[in-house]
This record gives sequence, structure tokens and C-alpha cells, in this order.
Amino acid sequence: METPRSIGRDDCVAFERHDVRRLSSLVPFLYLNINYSRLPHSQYKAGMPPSVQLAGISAVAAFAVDRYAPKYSLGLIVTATILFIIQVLAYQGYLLVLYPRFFSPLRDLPTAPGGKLFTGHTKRIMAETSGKPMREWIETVPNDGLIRYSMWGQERVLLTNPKTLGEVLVTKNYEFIKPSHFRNALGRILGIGILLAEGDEHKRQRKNLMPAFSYRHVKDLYPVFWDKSRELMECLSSASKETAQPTEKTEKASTDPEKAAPETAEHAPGIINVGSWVSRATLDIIGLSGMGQDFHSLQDPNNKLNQTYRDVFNPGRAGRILQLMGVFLPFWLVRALPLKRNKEMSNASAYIKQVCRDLIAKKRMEMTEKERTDVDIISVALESGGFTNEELVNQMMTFLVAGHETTATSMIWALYLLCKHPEVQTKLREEIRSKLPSLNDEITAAQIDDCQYLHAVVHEILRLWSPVSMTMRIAENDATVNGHFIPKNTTMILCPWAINTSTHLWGDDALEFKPERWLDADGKANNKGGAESNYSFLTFLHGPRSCIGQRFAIAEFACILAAWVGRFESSFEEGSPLTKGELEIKGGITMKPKAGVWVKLNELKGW
Ligand code: HEM
Repeated sequence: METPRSIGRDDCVAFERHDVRRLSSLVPFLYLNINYSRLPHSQYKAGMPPSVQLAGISAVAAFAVDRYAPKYSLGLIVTATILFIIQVLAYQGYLLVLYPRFFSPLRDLPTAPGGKLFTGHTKRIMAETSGKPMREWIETVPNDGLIRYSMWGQERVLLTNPKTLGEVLVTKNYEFIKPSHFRNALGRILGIGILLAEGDEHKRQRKNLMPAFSYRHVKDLYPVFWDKSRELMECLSSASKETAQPTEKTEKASTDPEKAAPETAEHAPGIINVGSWVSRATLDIIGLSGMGQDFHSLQDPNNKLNQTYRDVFNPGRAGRILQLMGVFLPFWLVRALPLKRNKEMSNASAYIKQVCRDLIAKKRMEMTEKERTDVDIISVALESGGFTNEELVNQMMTFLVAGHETTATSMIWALYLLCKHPEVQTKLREEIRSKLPSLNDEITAAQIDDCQYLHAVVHEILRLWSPVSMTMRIAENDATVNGHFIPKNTTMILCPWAINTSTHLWGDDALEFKPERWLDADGKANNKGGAESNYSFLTFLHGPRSCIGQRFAIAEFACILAAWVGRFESSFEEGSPLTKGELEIKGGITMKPKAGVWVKLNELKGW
């Protein structure tokens, strides 16, 4: 799911590290002031921020000293300040050192090794790819479904097995909600659509949207996916024949962030940056099949709608700093800051919302005139009658965010894996060319779904490199998970990357790329990949808050991949570090190879 690139992974982990370093020196004081509302119940129960309480105590104590022991007083203000600083330090010591060791109700849970006295596991989490430490802890720390670690003194609970995942995601789903800073920051842009709604409001929205995402409807969208895939292949065909690539200067000047991939690398003529192209194709697809509006970003990346979209959802450095501030400061304050970026965000979001509003008004009018409107998701939701126009605008914005970068990221990993495993690419091509009509023909859902090996490859890519590597929930009230007491406000970590590649769940070959695990002995595709539990595959989560677009995403991914592999033979650009197995990963809500995946395409005839 795309969100402004940086919200919501492991708190600030998703922010660029230099942003975090710059602001982290403020953490202890901001933490006291702001984070009190996120402290577990047992740590902090009163309604007033600790800093206000401490300031109050300091003032009263300074007054008392001044009045009754004047020889110890340095004047009211200085005495109060000194007392305040002493109390703040003592309180920090309690929060960071004493509480997790001696008072926390979570102290009996198995704890990840290597935590530091004051910062816990922060340093390691900041230094490594998101999800990597969790992967190691799941493998090595003996546990019964929960592992504790901490960041800046705030305890986290990592869910590690089907039993605890089942409780948090399914049976007790509504007891664990999304973090408020995530809802505030995204809600400002999206409105409260299905991604951000909670409780009964979420149930209502989900119920009304389900029909639009059912297979009965998604199957009508395959031709839309296929047409855009064909258009992408035509663009790739031209681009791969180009004699000159954009220079570094023009790439940096571009507002398309995907284009700015490697800052220093130069690429030979005709070498393709997979991320840049698939990001545009999936944006067009979600525009068309989500709301019946083609963004035309494949053909014309500079058009206003596409540019505005990129401005909102790829906030750049200034935007990232604002988002980081939103983790520590009250949201109303961050939003009210008279900054250029704040204004730009509001204007850009207002523009896209207006486009959505106009589209909905047009669709409503068309609906009164004819029986069935278009096949896009919003038209189906409109027909359900369950949403007002403004609610539909929120849903549209949500689909744009949730349904664009995720699928694009899957395609980047697909090309990475297929270039690494040319034998899989060849086998997949044989199936595609034998089972599907040519790229220029129309396609049906049944034809794509009948490609068993395609199904296996798609699922194996999604397993090994889950685009959303990590997400989180907050205990809304005191709760229990697998019999353990979980205090209110505890952060629960869900890490699809770690679960999807756990040897406990997938066996010793968990880290290997083996599409065959998704095929039964008779060659028919299966849905468990050989794992015992459904919860072993966490790419779309599970339960009432699982990805509602799962079917849509898999179908879209299968169409683009089939078109690409059927038409082109792809290999890593010569000399790329990827050819030597050197893979650096860039963080964000979706995780990708840092320098992008640049490939050489060989266009194949006869299909
Ligand atoms: C490979 C592609 C995709 C992946 C890996 C993916 C993954 C996810 C994940 C992990 C979540 C849960 C996030 C959380 O609760 O923390 C989610 C939620 C969601 N996704 Fe996707 N997604 C993909 C594509 C799509 C597409 C194409 C759409 C829409 C057309 C979509 C719409 C949504 C929505 C609306 C939610 C919120 C559901 C709810 O809270 O009830 N996703 N997705």
C-alpha cells in the first residue's frame, strides 16, 4: 500500500535515517510531552501530560522552598526549573530503564537479545532493513507466539505464530486498532475511508465495498488490466530501442520520484528502470479500474493529474520531516504550521478530491439514465447505494494509495527474481505462450486463471518479497493474546516478511525462490504453498482488515507479469551489482531494491 512514503512502518523507521537522526535528539522531551497518550495503561493512567504534572509539582515545590527554606532557594523560576529538570531525568530513567525491567506487565515475555539500556533495540532497527531483525528474532528466540522488544523505551510485541496472528487479526481484530498518527497523517489527505476507519464504521464500509472486490466483479476487470499491460509493453518496446537515456540531471529534475532511482549510476541506452514504468502502469490501472479515470501517466507523465498525485503521495524531504513531526507533536499543530509544504499538500489533495467529486457526480447522473454503469469499483460501490458522494471520494483516494505502489513493488521484485532465475522465466514464458492468446488479443479471467505456473510464480514472489514488509496495531484497551496480558496502548508488530520466510512455518528452504511449492503433484495450483497454516502467508494479512484488494491485486499482477514475460526476455543490466547478488534495500511502506532494478529487454517475436 502506498502512503506518503514514510508513515507507519516501525514508527519512525520508515523515515529516511538522516531525518530521524536530526530529530532524535529531541525525543526524550517530546516523548514526555506527547507520547504520554501512547504509554501503556499501567505506565501512565492520568489524563494530563507528564510534563504538565511535573511542571506543576516543580512550581509548587519551588514555592514551598522559597517560602519555608529560603536559604536553599535560587529564586522561584530558577528553583522551579532545576526541580523540573531533575524530575524529567528521573522520570526518563524510570520509563527507559526501570519500567521495562521491573514493572512492565510484558516483562515475562521472551525479549529480543541485544537491547541497550536506554534505547532498547532502536539502533539496530534504524540501521537495518525493516523486518530483518524481526526475521532473525522469529528464527532464534524461543517463544510461544510473542516476542518483546523496545524502541526509545516503548515496548513492542512481535507476533510470531498462527495462534497469536489469528487472535490479533481475526478473533480480536477490533480490539487492536491502527496507530493514531497513521490515521491523522493519512486521514488529512484521504479522509476516513476503509483503510483508516475503525470499529462499526469500518464494518459498515467494508460490507458495502465487498461486492466491488468479489471475484464476480473483479473478473470483469481483467480486460482492463490486460489492455494497460499491452500499452505498457508497447511503451517498453519503444523505450528499449531508445538510443539515449535521460541524463542524471534530467532524472533528478523530474518530479517522478521513481525516475530518480540511483543518483549516480549511469545506464546504457535501452536499459529499462522497471520501477518507473510499472509505477506508471499501475497508477493508470487503479485510476481506470478503480474509478474509470485514465491518468495517462504511461503516455504523458507530465499531465496535471499525474503530477499532482505524485506531489501528494511522494512528499519529498520537507514532507517527510512533517510526517516525522506528526509522530511526536500533536497533529493539529503540525498541520497548522505555516509551511509551504503544508499548503502544497492541502492544495494538491483538494485538486484530486475535486476530480473525484466531479467523476462521482457524472456517474450518479449516468446511473439515473442507464441500468448498468461502468465496471470500475466506484461505479459498483455507487450502485450499492451505501455511500454518500463524499464517502465515495474518500474511498477513491484510499484505493489510489492502497492499490498503486504495492502492485508496482511486486513487479519490481518479480523482475528481480526472474532475472536471477532465468530458468523460471523460460518455463513461465512457455506456459504463457501456449495457454494465452497473443498480447494483441482480448483476454478473459478464465484464461489467466488457468495458467497454473503463473499462479505459482505470482504467489512465490509475493511470499518471498512481501511489498508491505511490516505493519502495526495498537491495543485499544487492556487485552490478552494467547493468555498473556497486553496493556492498553501496547504496539503489536505484524511482519509479513518475517512470517513469510520463517523456517518454522515453511521449512528449511523458506528463503529459496521455489514457485513449485504452490503446485500440487498433479500440477494444479494450491493456495497454501505447502505450509500448514494460512497464517504462514501474511502478504495481504488476514481477517476483517485484510487487504480488500487481494483478488484485484493478484489478477492485475498476473496480467502485467504474463504480458511482460510473454513479450520480453529480461536480464539484469550488465555490470549491475544485482548480477553479483549484491542487493541493498530501500525502506518505506513498500520495500524495494535501493538502486532500482534496471533490465535489458530482448523483444521476442511470434506472440
Ligand atoms: C500486491 C499488492 C498489494 C498488497 C501486497 C497489499 C497489502 C495490503 C496489506 C498488508 C494491507 C493491510 C494493511 C494494514 O492493515 O496495516 C492492505 C489493506 C488494504 N488494501 Fe491492499 N495490497 C495490495 C493491493 C491492493 C489493491 C490493488 C487495492 C485496491 C484496489 C488494495 C486496497 C486495500 C485496502 C482498501 C486496504 C484496507 C482494508 C481494510 O482496512 O479493510 N490493496 N493491503
